[in-house]
Amino acid sequence: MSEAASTRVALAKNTTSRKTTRRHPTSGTGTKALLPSLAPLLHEWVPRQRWFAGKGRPVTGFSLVAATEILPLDATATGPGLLHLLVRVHQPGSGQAHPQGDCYQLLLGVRTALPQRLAGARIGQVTEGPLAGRTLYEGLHDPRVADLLLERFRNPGSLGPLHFDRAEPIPPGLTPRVLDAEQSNSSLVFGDAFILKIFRRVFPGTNPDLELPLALGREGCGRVPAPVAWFEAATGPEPLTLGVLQPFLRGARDGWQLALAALAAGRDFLPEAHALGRATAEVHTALAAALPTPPLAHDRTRHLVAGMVERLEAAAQAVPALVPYVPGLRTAFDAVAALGGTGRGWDAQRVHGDLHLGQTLCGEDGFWSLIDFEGEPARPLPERRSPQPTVRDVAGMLRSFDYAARSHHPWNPEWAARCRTAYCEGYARAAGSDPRGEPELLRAHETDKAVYEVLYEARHRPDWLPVPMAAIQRLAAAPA
Ligand SMILES: Nc1ncnc2c1ncn2[C@@H]1O[C@H](COP(=O)(O)OP(=O)(O)O)[C@@H](O)[C@H]1O
Ligand SMILES: O=P(O)(O)O[C@H]1O[C@H](CO)[C@@H](O[C@H]2O[C@H](CO)[C@@H](O)[C@H](O)[C@H]2O)[C@H](O)[C@H]1O
Repeated sequence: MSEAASTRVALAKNTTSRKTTRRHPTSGTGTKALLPSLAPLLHEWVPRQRWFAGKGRPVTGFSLVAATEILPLDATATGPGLLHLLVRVHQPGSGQAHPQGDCYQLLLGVRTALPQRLAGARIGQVTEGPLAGRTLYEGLHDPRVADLLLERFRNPGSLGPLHFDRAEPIPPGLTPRVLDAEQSNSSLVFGDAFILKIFRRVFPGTNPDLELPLALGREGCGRVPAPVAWFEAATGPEPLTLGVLQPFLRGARDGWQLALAALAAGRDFLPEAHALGRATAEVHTALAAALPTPPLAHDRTRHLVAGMVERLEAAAQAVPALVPYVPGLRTAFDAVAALGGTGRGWDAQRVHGDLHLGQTLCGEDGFWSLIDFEGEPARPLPERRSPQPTVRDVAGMLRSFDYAARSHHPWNPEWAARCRTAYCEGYARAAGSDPRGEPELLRAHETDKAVYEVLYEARHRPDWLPVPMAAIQRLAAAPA
Protein backbone atom coordinates (compact mmCIF):
# COMPACT_ATOMS: atom_id res chain seq x y z
CA MET A 1 0.00 0.00 0.00
CA SER A 2 1.35 3.42 -0.84
CA GLU A 3 1.38 5.76 2.13
CA ALA A 4 -1.10 8.59 1.64
CA ALA A 5 1.17 10.82 3.60
CA SER A 6 4.63 10.24 4.87
CA THR A 7 4.96 12.01 8.18
CA ARG A 8 7.15 9.73 10.22
CA VAL A 9 7.94 10.00 13.87
CA ALA A 10 11.01 8.16 15.07
CA LEU A 11 10.42 7.48 18.74
CA ALA A 12 13.55 5.43 19.31
CA LYS A 13 15.80 8.41 18.67
CA ASN A 14 13.29 10.79 20.15
CA THR A 15 13.46 12.80 16.95
CA THR A 16 10.86 13.80 14.43
CA SER A 17 11.49 13.84 10.70
CA ARG A 18 8.88 15.26 8.39
CA LYS A 19 8.86 14.57 4.68
CA THR A 20 6.58 16.03 2.04
CA THR A 21 2.86 15.46 2.52
CA ARG A 22 0.14 15.24 -0.11
CA ARG A 23 -2.63 17.78 0.31
CA HIS A 24 -5.85 16.31 1.48
CA PRO A 25 -9.26 17.96 1.14
CA THR A 26 -10.31 17.39 4.74
CA SER A 27 -6.92 17.47 6.34
CA GLY A 28 -7.39 21.08 7.49
CA THR A 29 -4.40 23.29 8.01
CA GLY A 30 -1.66 21.35 9.68
CA THR A 31 -3.63 18.15 10.36
CA LYS A 32 -0.77 15.98 9.12
CA ALA A 33 1.73 18.00 11.04
CA LEU A 34 -0.15 17.03 14.21
CA LEU A 35 1.25 13.50 14.37
CA PRO A 36 4.66 14.44 15.81
CA SER A 37 2.99 16.24 18.72
CA LEU A 38 0.56 13.34 19.35
CA ALA A 39 3.17 10.59 19.00
CA PRO A 40 4.47 10.63 22.60
CA LEU A 41 0.90 10.16 23.88
CA LEU A 42 0.15 7.44 21.33
CA HIS A 43 3.38 5.70 22.20
CA GLU A 44 2.12 5.27 25.77
CA TRP A 45 -1.50 4.52 24.91
CA VAL A 46 -1.58 2.34 21.77
CA PRO A 47 0.47 -0.64 23.09
CA ARG A 48 -1.82 -0.91 26.14
CA GLN A 49 -4.99 -1.30 24.10
CA ARG A 50 -6.62 -4.73 23.92
CA TRP A 51 -6.85 -4.40 20.13
CA PHE A 52 -3.13 -3.71 19.68
CA ALA A 53 -1.79 -6.83 17.98
CA GLY A 54 1.92 -6.03 18.30
CA LYS A 55 2.23 -6.71 22.04
CA GLY A 56 5.64 -7.88 23.23
CA ARG A 57 7.58 -5.95 20.57
CA PRO A 58 8.74 -2.37 21.06
CA VAL A 59 7.06 0.46 19.17
CA THR A 60 9.77 2.47 17.45
CA GLY A 61 7.70 5.09 15.65
CA PHE A 62 4.55 6.05 13.83
CA SER A 63 3.87 7.18 10.29
CA LEU A 64 0.74 8.68 8.93
CA VAL A 65 -1.27 6.82 6.29
CA ALA A 66 -4.24 9.22 6.31
CA ALA A 67 -5.65 11.95 8.52
CA THR A 68 -9.21 13.24 8.33
CA GLU A 69 -10.67 15.96 10.49
CA ILE A 70 -14.21 14.61 10.94
CA LEU A 71 -15.11 17.36 13.43
CA PRO A 72 -13.11 20.61 13.28
CA LEU A 73 -10.18 20.80 15.67
CA ASP A 74 -10.73 24.54 15.99
CA ALA A 75 -9.86 25.57 19.57
CA THR A 76 -12.69 28.13 19.60
CA ALA A 77 -15.34 25.47 18.94
CA THR A 78 -17.44 24.66 22.01
CA GLY A 79 -17.71 20.93 21.39
CA PRO A 80 -15.16 18.23 20.69
CA GLY A 81 -12.93 17.90 17.65
CA LEU A 82 -12.59 14.50 16.04
CA LEU A 83 -9.51 13.34 14.24
CA HIS A 84 -9.65 10.12 12.23
CA LEU A 85 -6.18 8.69 11.83
CA LEU A 86 -4.80 5.72 9.95
CA VAL A 87 -1.40 5.26 11.49
CA ARG A 88 1.33 2.78 10.75
CA VAL A 89 2.87 1.58 13.99
CA HIS A 90 6.52 0.76 13.45
CA GLN A 91 7.84 -2.33 15.19
CA PRO A 92 10.94 -4.38 14.48
CA GLY A 93 10.36 -7.73 12.76
CA SER A 94 6.67 -7.15 12.15
CA GLY A 95 4.16 -6.35 9.50
CA GLN A 96 1.64 -8.75 8.05
CA ALA A 97 1.18 -6.65 4.99
CA HIS A 98 3.92 -4.08 5.40
CA PRO A 99 7.53 -4.60 6.45
CA GLN A 100 7.52 -1.57 8.74
CA GLY A 101 4.47 -2.45 10.77
CA ASP A 102 0.71 -2.70 10.81
CA CYS A 103 -1.80 0.06 10.12
CA TYR A 104 -4.29 0.96 12.87
CA GLN A 105 -7.45 3.04 12.86
CA LEU A 106 -7.74 5.68 15.62
CA LEU A 107 -10.66 7.98 16.33
CA LEU A 108 -9.23 10.65 18.55
CA GLY A 109 -11.39 13.14 20.39
CA VAL A 110 -9.87 16.54 21.19
CA ARG A 111 -11.27 18.85 23.87
CA THR A 112 -10.15 21.92 25.73
CA ALA A 113 -11.49 20.42 28.95
CA LEU A 114 -12.49 16.80 29.33
CA PRO A 115 -15.81 16.33 31.17
CA GLN A 116 -15.65 13.97 34.17
CA ARG A 117 -17.86 11.41 32.40
CA LEU A 118 -15.11 10.97 29.79
CA ALA A 119 -12.25 10.68 32.32
CA GLY A 120 -11.85 6.95 31.60
CA ALA A 121 -11.31 7.69 27.90
CA ARG A 122 -8.44 10.14 28.50
CA ILE A 123 -5.27 9.54 26.52
CA GLY A 124 -3.36 12.59 27.76
CA GLN A 125 -2.66 16.27 27.37
CA VAL A 126 -0.91 17.47 24.23
CA THR A 127 2.17 19.47 25.20
CA GLU A 128 3.35 20.88 21.88
CA GLY A 129 2.19 21.81 18.38
CA PRO A 130 -1.15 23.31 17.31
CA LEU A 131 -3.14 21.32 19.92
CA ALA A 132 -0.86 22.19 22.87
CA GLY A 133 -2.83 22.34 26.12
CA ARG A 134 -5.78 20.34 24.78
CA THR A 135 -6.77 16.86 25.90
CA LEU A 136 -6.72 13.85 23.62
CA TYR A 137 -9.13 11.00 24.32
CA GLU A 138 -10.65 7.83 22.85
CA GLY A 139 -13.36 9.41 20.70
CA LEU A 140 -15.65 6.38 20.59
CA HIS A 141 -16.53 6.89 24.26
CA ASP A 142 -18.02 10.30 23.50
CA PRO A 143 -21.75 10.08 22.59
CA ARG A 144 -21.39 13.22 20.44
CA VAL A 145 -18.75 11.49 18.38
CA ALA A 146 -20.83 8.32 18.13
CA ASP A 147 -23.88 10.36 17.01
CA LEU A 148 -21.78 11.96 14.33
CA LEU A 149 -20.60 8.61 13.00
CA LEU A 150 -24.18 7.39 12.76
CA GLU A 151 -25.12 10.59 10.91
CA ARG A 152 -22.36 9.83 8.39
CA PHE A 153 -23.93 6.43 7.73
CA ARG A 154 -27.37 7.98 7.44
CA ASN A 155 -26.05 10.38 4.81
CA PRO A 156 -23.47 8.33 2.93
CA GLY A 157 -20.77 9.74 0.69
CA SER A 158 -17.11 10.65 0.81
CA LEU A 159 -15.13 12.67 3.30
CA GLY A 160 -11.54 12.97 2.12
CA PRO A 161 -10.23 9.40 1.83
CA LEU A 162 -13.18 8.01 3.80
CA HIS A 163 -16.23 6.65 2.03
CA PHE A 164 -19.51 5.82 3.76
CA ASP A 165 -22.03 3.42 2.18
CA ARG A 166 -25.34 1.99 3.24
CA ALA A 167 -27.64 -0.81 2.12
CA GLU A 168 -30.82 0.53 3.71
CA PRO A 169 -32.17 3.62 5.53
CA ILE A 170 -31.09 4.11 9.14
CA PRO A 171 -33.38 5.89 11.62
CA PRO A 172 -32.05 8.99 13.46
CA GLY A 173 -31.64 9.61 17.18
CA LEU A 174 -30.44 6.20 18.37
CA THR A 175 -28.65 6.39 21.74
CA PRO A 176 -25.08 5.11 21.50
CA ARG A 177 -23.10 3.06 24.00
CA VAL A 178 -19.67 1.47 23.83
CA LEU A 179 -19.74 -2.29 24.04
CA ASP A 180 -17.76 -3.37 27.05
CA ALA A 181 -16.38 -6.64 25.67
CA GLU A 182 -12.93 -8.15 25.49
CA GLN A 183 -12.41 -7.58 21.79
CA SER A 184 -9.93 -7.50 18.93
CA ASN A 185 -11.81 -4.45 17.62
CA SER A 186 -14.16 -1.82 19.10
CA SER A 187 -17.94 -1.80 18.91
CA LEU A 188 -20.69 0.76 19.53
CA VAL A 189 -24.31 -0.18 20.01
CA PHE A 190 -26.97 2.28 18.81
CA GLY A 191 -30.32 2.14 20.56
CA ASP A 192 -30.09 -1.64 20.85
CA ALA A 193 -30.97 -1.61 17.13
CA PHE A 194 -27.55 -1.63 15.45
CA ILE A 195 -23.99 -2.47 16.31
CA LEU A 196 -21.05 -0.71 14.67
CA LYS A 197 -17.79 -2.58 14.62
CA ILE A 198 -14.75 -0.39 14.13
CA PHE A 199 -11.80 -2.41 12.84
CA ARG A 200 -8.60 -1.46 14.58
CA ARG A 201 -5.87 -3.16 12.57
CA VAL A 202 -6.71 -2.54 8.94
CA PHE A 203 -5.42 -4.03 5.71
CA PRO A 204 -5.73 -3.29 2.00
CA GLY A 205 -8.56 -5.41 0.56
CA THR A 206 -12.15 -5.92 1.63
CA ASN A 207 -12.40 -7.34 5.13
CA PRO A 208 -14.15 -10.74 5.09
CA ASP A 209 -16.30 -9.50 7.98
CA LEU A 210 -17.96 -7.22 5.42
CA GLU A 211 -17.55 -9.41 2.33
CA LEU A 212 -18.99 -12.67 3.72
CA PRO A 213 -22.02 -11.29 5.59
CA LEU A 214 -22.91 -9.28 2.44
CA ALA A 215 -22.62 -12.45 0.32
CA LEU A 216 -24.64 -14.46 2.84
CA GLY A 217 -27.31 -11.76 2.92
CA ARG A 218 -27.58 -11.89 -0.88
CA GLU A 219 -27.88 -15.66 -0.60
CA GLY A 220 -30.77 -15.29 1.85
CA CYS A 221 -28.92 -16.96 4.74
CA GLY A 222 -30.54 -15.74 7.96
CA ARG A 223 -27.80 -17.10 10.26
CA VAL A 224 -25.66 -13.96 9.97
CA PRO A 225 -26.75 -10.36 10.63
CA ALA A 226 -26.50 -8.67 7.21
CA PRO A 227 -24.50 -5.41 6.97
CA VAL A 228 -26.66 -2.30 6.94
CA ALA A 229 -23.84 0.20 6.33
CA TRP A 230 -20.04 0.31 6.20
CA PHE A 231 -17.13 2.66 5.63
CA GLU A 232 -13.81 2.30 3.90
CA ALA A 233 -10.68 4.33 3.18
CA ALA A 234 -9.14 4.84 -0.25
CA THR A 235 -5.45 5.22 0.49
CA GLY A 236 -4.04 2.93 -2.20
CA PRO A 237 -5.07 0.55 -4.99
CA GLU A 238 -7.32 -1.48 -2.66
CA PRO A 239 -9.81 -0.09 -0.11
CA LEU A 240 -9.30 -0.55 3.61
CA THR A 241 -12.49 -1.67 5.35
CA LEU A 242 -12.85 0.49 8.46
CA GLY A 243 -16.20 -0.39 10.00
CA VAL A 244 -19.48 -2.26 9.54
CA LEU A 245 -22.93 -1.45 10.96
CA GLN A 246 -25.29 -4.40 11.34
CA PRO A 247 -28.51 -5.24 13.21
CA PHE A 248 -27.97 -5.73 16.94
CA LEU A 249 -29.41 -9.03 18.17
CA ARG A 250 -31.03 -7.71 21.35
CA GLY A 251 -31.12 -10.09 24.27
CA ALA A 252 -28.89 -12.62 22.52
CA ARG A 253 -26.28 -14.45 24.62
CA ASP A 254 -23.08 -15.82 23.24
CA GLY A 255 -22.33 -19.51 23.11
CA TRP A 256 -19.33 -19.16 25.41
CA GLN A 257 -21.41 -17.68 28.26
CA LEU A 258 -24.12 -20.28 27.73
CA ALA A 259 -21.64 -23.16 27.71
CA LEU A 260 -20.03 -21.92 30.94
CA ALA A 261 -23.46 -21.50 32.52
CA ALA A 262 -24.34 -25.09 31.58
CA LEU A 263 -21.06 -26.35 33.06
CA ALA A 264 -21.63 -24.35 36.27
CA ALA A 265 -25.10 -25.85 36.59
CA GLY A 266 -23.76 -29.36 35.96
CA ARG A 267 -25.78 -29.55 32.75
CA ASP A 268 -24.92 -30.94 29.36
CA PHE A 269 -24.97 -28.63 26.36
CA LEU A 270 -26.14 -31.14 23.79
CA PRO A 271 -29.20 -29.53 22.13
CA GLU A 272 -27.17 -26.33 21.89
CA ALA A 273 -24.12 -28.07 20.41
CA HIS A 274 -26.34 -29.92 17.93
CA ALA A 275 -28.05 -26.66 16.90
CA LEU A 276 -24.66 -24.98 16.54
CA GLY A 277 -23.54 -27.77 14.21
CA ARG A 278 -26.63 -27.20 12.13
CA ALA A 279 -26.10 -23.41 12.03
CA THR A 280 -22.47 -23.89 10.95
CA ALA A 281 -23.50 -26.28 8.17
CA GLU A 282 -26.16 -23.87 6.90
CA VAL A 283 -23.65 -21.05 6.73
CA HIS A 284 -21.17 -23.28 4.89
CA THR A 285 -23.82 -24.34 2.39
CA ALA A 286 -24.76 -20.72 1.71
CA LEU A 287 -21.11 -19.66 1.37
CA ALA A 288 -20.49 -22.48 -1.09
CA ALA A 289 -23.47 -21.32 -3.14
CA ALA A 290 -22.46 -17.66 -3.02
CA LEU A 291 -18.72 -17.80 -3.68
CA PRO A 292 -16.22 -19.93 -5.65
CA THR A 293 -15.39 -23.46 -4.46
CA PRO A 294 -12.10 -24.50 -6.09
CA PRO A 295 -11.14 -28.07 -5.14
CA LEU A 296 -8.03 -28.51 -3.03
CA ALA A 297 -5.88 -30.42 -5.53
CA HIS A 298 -2.46 -31.87 -4.71
CA ASP A 299 -0.45 -28.66 -5.09
CA ARG A 300 -2.90 -26.74 -2.92
CA THR A 301 -2.88 -29.51 -0.30
CA ARG A 302 0.90 -29.13 -0.19
CA HIS A 303 0.45 -25.41 0.28
CA LEU A 304 -2.13 -25.99 3.06
CA VAL A 305 0.20 -28.37 4.91
CA ALA A 306 3.22 -26.11 4.37
CA GLY A 307 1.28 -23.28 6.03
CA MET A 308 0.47 -25.45 9.04
CA VAL A 309 4.11 -26.55 9.41
CA GLU A 310 5.31 -22.97 9.07
CA ARG A 311 2.89 -21.76 11.74
CA LEU A 312 3.95 -24.57 14.07
CA GLU A 313 7.62 -23.69 13.67
CA ALA A 314 6.99 -19.99 14.19
CA ALA A 315 4.87 -20.70 17.29
CA ALA A 316 7.53 -23.02 18.74
CA GLN A 317 10.10 -20.25 18.34
CA ALA A 318 7.89 -17.79 20.15
CA VAL A 319 6.67 -20.22 22.85
CA PRO A 320 9.48 -22.61 23.86
CA ALA A 321 7.02 -24.81 25.83
CA LEU A 322 5.80 -26.08 22.44
CA VAL A 323 9.19 -27.38 21.30
CA PRO A 324 9.03 -30.92 22.82
CA TYR A 325 5.68 -31.52 21.12
CA VAL A 326 6.69 -30.43 17.62
CA PRO A 327 7.55 -33.93 16.27
CA GLY A 328 4.27 -35.39 17.58
CA LEU A 329 2.23 -32.50 16.17
CA ARG A 330 3.98 -32.76 12.82
CA THR A 331 2.57 -36.28 12.32
CA ALA A 332 -0.91 -34.78 11.96
CA PHE A 333 0.27 -32.56 9.11
CA ASP A 334 2.35 -35.33 7.51
CA ALA A 335 -0.72 -37.58 7.39
CA VAL A 336 -2.59 -35.01 5.27
CA ALA A 337 0.46 -34.48 3.04
CA ALA A 338 0.71 -38.24 2.51
CA LEU A 339 -2.95 -38.49 1.51
CA GLY A 340 -2.53 -35.53 -0.83
CA GLY A 341 0.44 -37.36 -2.37
CA THR A 342 -1.83 -40.28 -3.27
CA GLY A 343 -3.92 -37.93 -5.37
CA ARG A 344 -6.67 -37.47 -2.76
CA GLY A 345 -8.26 -34.02 -3.02
CA TRP A 346 -10.64 -32.08 -0.77
CA ASP A 347 -13.37 -29.54 -1.33
CA ALA A 348 -12.54 -25.98 -0.43
CA GLN A 349 -14.67 -22.88 -0.08
CA ARG A 350 -14.88 -19.64 1.88
CA VAL A 351 -15.28 -20.31 5.60
CA HIS A 352 -15.67 -18.34 8.83
CA GLY A 353 -12.00 -18.85 9.68
CA ASP A 354 -12.02 -18.29 13.46
CA LEU A 355 -15.14 -20.05 14.65
CA HIS A 356 -15.48 -20.53 18.39
CA LEU A 357 -18.26 -20.35 20.97
CA GLY A 358 -17.71 -16.61 21.46
CA GLN A 359 -18.61 -16.05 17.79
CA THR A 360 -22.07 -17.55 18.16
CA LEU A 361 -25.14 -15.78 19.50
CA CYS A 362 -28.32 -17.47 20.70
CA GLY A 363 -31.40 -15.27 20.42
CA GLU A 364 -34.19 -15.20 23.00
CA ASP A 365 -36.08 -17.53 20.64
CA GLY A 366 -33.21 -20.06 20.73
CA PHE A 367 -32.11 -19.31 17.16
CA TRP A 368 -28.31 -19.40 16.70
CA SER A 369 -26.44 -16.82 14.61
CA LEU A 370 -22.76 -16.64 13.69
CA ILE A 371 -20.79 -13.39 13.84
CA ASP A 372 -17.28 -12.02 13.27
CA PHE A 373 -16.15 -13.35 9.90
CA GLU A 374 -12.77 -11.63 10.05
CA GLY A 375 -10.85 -14.91 10.36
CA GLU A 376 -7.86 -15.33 12.66
CA PRO A 377 -6.61 -11.79 13.18
CA ALA A 378 -2.95 -12.87 13.08
CA ARG A 379 -3.14 -14.27 9.55
CA PRO A 380 -2.45 -12.21 6.41
CA LEU A 381 -5.67 -11.02 4.78
CA PRO A 382 -5.18 -12.84 1.41
CA GLU A 383 -4.79 -16.08 3.34
CA ARG A 384 -7.91 -15.40 5.42
CA ARG A 385 -9.85 -14.79 2.20
CA SER A 386 -8.66 -17.96 0.47
CA PRO A 387 -11.00 -20.98 0.12
CA GLN A 388 -10.32 -23.68 2.71
CA PRO A 389 -11.81 -27.02 3.79
CA THR A 390 -14.91 -26.50 5.93
CA VAL A 391 -13.36 -28.63 8.70
CA ARG A 392 -11.31 -25.54 9.60
CA ASP A 393 -14.45 -24.11 11.22
CA VAL A 394 -15.56 -27.44 12.65
CA ALA A 395 -12.12 -27.82 14.26
CA GLY A 396 -12.44 -24.32 15.77
CA MET A 397 -15.73 -25.20 17.45
CA LEU A 398 -14.45 -28.57 18.67
CA ARG A 399 -11.53 -26.77 20.30
CA SER A 400 -13.95 -24.34 21.88
CA PHE A 401 -15.89 -27.09 23.70
CA ASP A 402 -12.54 -28.23 25.04
CA TYR A 403 -11.75 -24.65 26.16
CA ALA A 404 -15.06 -24.38 27.98
CA ALA A 405 -14.61 -27.72 29.77
CA ARG A 406 -11.04 -26.82 30.75
CA SER A 407 -12.00 -23.48 32.22
CA HIS A 408 -14.42 -25.09 34.64
CA HIS A 409 -13.38 -26.89 37.84
CA PRO A 410 -13.41 -29.80 38.21
CA TRP A 411 -12.34 -30.48 34.64
CA ASN A 412 -14.98 -32.56 32.87
CA PRO A 413 -13.51 -33.95 29.63
CA GLU A 414 -16.59 -36.11 28.96
CA TRP A 415 -18.72 -32.97 28.83
CA ALA A 416 -16.58 -31.68 25.96
CA ALA A 417 -16.51 -35.06 24.21
CA ARG A 418 -20.34 -35.24 24.26
CA CYS A 419 -20.61 -31.69 22.91
CA ARG A 420 -18.16 -32.49 20.14
CA THR A 421 -20.23 -35.52 19.10
CA ALA A 422 -23.51 -33.59 19.19
CA TYR A 423 -22.00 -30.72 17.18
CA CYS A 424 -20.70 -33.07 14.46
CA GLU A 425 -24.06 -34.86 14.34
CA GLY A 426 -25.93 -31.57 13.96
CA TYR A 427 -23.50 -30.53 11.25
CA ALA A 428 -23.83 -33.85 9.40
CA ARG A 429 -27.63 -33.75 9.56
CA ALA A 430 -27.75 -30.32 7.86
CA ALA A 431 -24.77 -30.64 5.51
CA GLY A 432 -25.30 -34.21 4.41
CA SER A 433 -21.69 -35.11 5.20
CA ASP A 434 -20.06 -35.80 8.54
CA PRO A 435 -16.87 -33.83 9.29
CA ARG A 436 -15.54 -36.89 11.15
CA GLY A 437 -15.48 -38.67 7.77
CA GLU A 438 -12.12 -36.97 7.05
CA PRO A 439 -10.26 -37.79 10.30
CA GLU A 440 -6.78 -36.83 9.06
CA LEU A 441 -7.95 -33.45 7.80
CA LEU A 442 -9.90 -32.78 10.98
CA ARG A 443 -7.00 -33.71 13.25
CA ALA A 444 -4.59 -31.53 11.24
CA HIS A 445 -6.94 -28.56 11.52
CA GLU A 446 -7.49 -29.11 15.23
CA THR A 447 -3.75 -29.24 15.71
CA ASP A 448 -3.25 -26.08 13.65
CA LYS A 449 -5.93 -24.34 15.73
CA ALA A 450 -4.41 -25.43 19.04
CA VAL A 451 -1.02 -24.13 17.87
CA TYR A 452 -2.64 -20.80 16.96
CA GLU A 453 -4.28 -20.68 20.39
CA VAL A 454 -0.98 -21.26 22.16
CA LEU A 455 0.50 -18.26 20.39
CA TYR A 456 -2.65 -16.20 20.93
CA GLU A 457 -2.76 -16.93 24.66
CA ALA A 458 1.00 -16.39 25.10
CA ARG A 459 0.60 -12.94 23.55
CA HIS A 460 -2.72 -11.84 24.97
CA ARG A 461 -3.70 -13.92 28.03
CA PRO A 462 -0.71 -15.84 29.43
CA ASP A 463 -2.85 -17.17 32.30
CA TRP A 464 -4.88 -19.14 29.74
CA LEU A 465 -1.86 -20.84 28.17
CA PRO A 466 -2.43 -24.16 30.02
CA VAL A 467 -5.77 -24.58 28.19
CA PRO A 468 -4.40 -24.98 24.64
CA MET A 469 -1.21 -26.60 26.02
CA ALA A 470 -3.31 -29.45 27.42
CA ALA A 471 -4.72 -30.01 23.92
CA ILE A 472 -1.24 -29.85 22.45
CA GLN A 473 -0.17 -32.71 24.72
CA ARG A 474 -3.18 -34.76 23.72
CA LEU A 475 -2.82 -34.06 19.98
CA ALA A 476 0.93 -34.69 19.96
CA ALA A 477 0.40 -38.09 21.58
CA ALA A 478 -2.48 -39.16 19.28
CA PRO A 479 -1.67 -41.98 16.89
CA ALA A 480 -1.14 -40.79 13.31
N1 LIG B 1 -25.09 -8.43 15.71
C1 LIG B 1 -24.82 -8.50 17.02
N2 LIG B 1 -25.80 -8.47 17.94
C2 LIG B 1 -25.55 -8.52 19.27
N3 LIG B 1 -24.31 -8.55 19.77
C3 LIG B 1 -23.28 -8.58 18.91
C4 LIG B 1 -23.48 -8.56 17.49
N4 LIG B 1 -22.27 -8.58 16.89
C5 LIG B 1 -21.36 -8.62 17.87
N5 LIG B 1 -21.96 -8.62 19.09
C6 LIG B 1 -21.30 -8.63 20.40
O1 LIG B 1 -20.07 -7.96 20.26
C7 LIG B 1 -18.98 -8.81 20.66
C8 LIG B 1 -17.78 -8.52 19.80
O2 LIG B 1 -18.10 -8.71 18.43
P1 LIG B 1 -17.07 -9.35 17.42
O3 LIG B 1 -17.60 -9.22 16.04
O4 LIG B 1 -16.72 -10.75 17.87
O5 LIG B 1 -15.81 -8.38 17.59
P2 LIG B 1 -14.24 -8.66 17.68
O6 LIG B 1 -13.77 -8.99 16.29
O7 LIG B 1 -13.68 -7.39 18.16
O8 LIG B 1 -14.00 -9.82 18.64
C9 LIG B 1 -19.53 -10.22 20.52
O9 LIG B 1 -18.90 -11.12 21.38
C10 LIG B 1 -20.99 -10.04 20.86
O10 LIG B 1 -21.17 -10.10 22.25
O1 LIG C 1 -13.07 -13.23 19.21
P1 LIG C 1 -11.80 -12.84 18.55
O2 LIG C 1 -11.93 -12.62 17.08
O3 LIG C 1 -11.11 -11.69 19.21
O4 LIG C 1 -10.87 -14.18 18.68
C1 LIG C 1 -9.65 -14.21 19.40
O5 LIG C 1 -9.89 -14.21 20.80
C2 LIG C 1 -10.58 -15.38 21.32
C3 LIG C 1 -10.68 -15.21 22.84
O6 LIG C 1 -11.43 -14.09 23.15
C4 LIG C 1 -9.79 -16.65 20.99
O7 LIG C 1 -10.58 -17.78 21.39
C5 LIG C 1 -10.03 -18.71 22.30
O8 LIG C 1 -10.62 -18.50 23.59
C6 LIG C 1 -12.06 -18.71 23.62
C7 LIG C 1 -12.48 -18.51 25.07
O9 LIG C 1 -12.26 -17.18 25.46
C8 LIG C 1 -12.42 -20.12 23.16
O10 LIG C 1 -13.84 -20.27 23.11
C9 LIG C 1 -11.86 -20.36 21.77
O11 LIG C 1 -12.12 -21.70 21.38
C10 LIG C 1 -10.34 -20.12 21.79
O12 LIG C 1 -9.81 -20.26 20.46
C11 LIG C 1 -9.60 -16.74 19.49
O13 LIG C 1 -8.81 -17.89 19.20
C12 LIG C 1 -8.86 -15.46 19.01
O14 LIG C 1 -8.72 -15.49 17.60
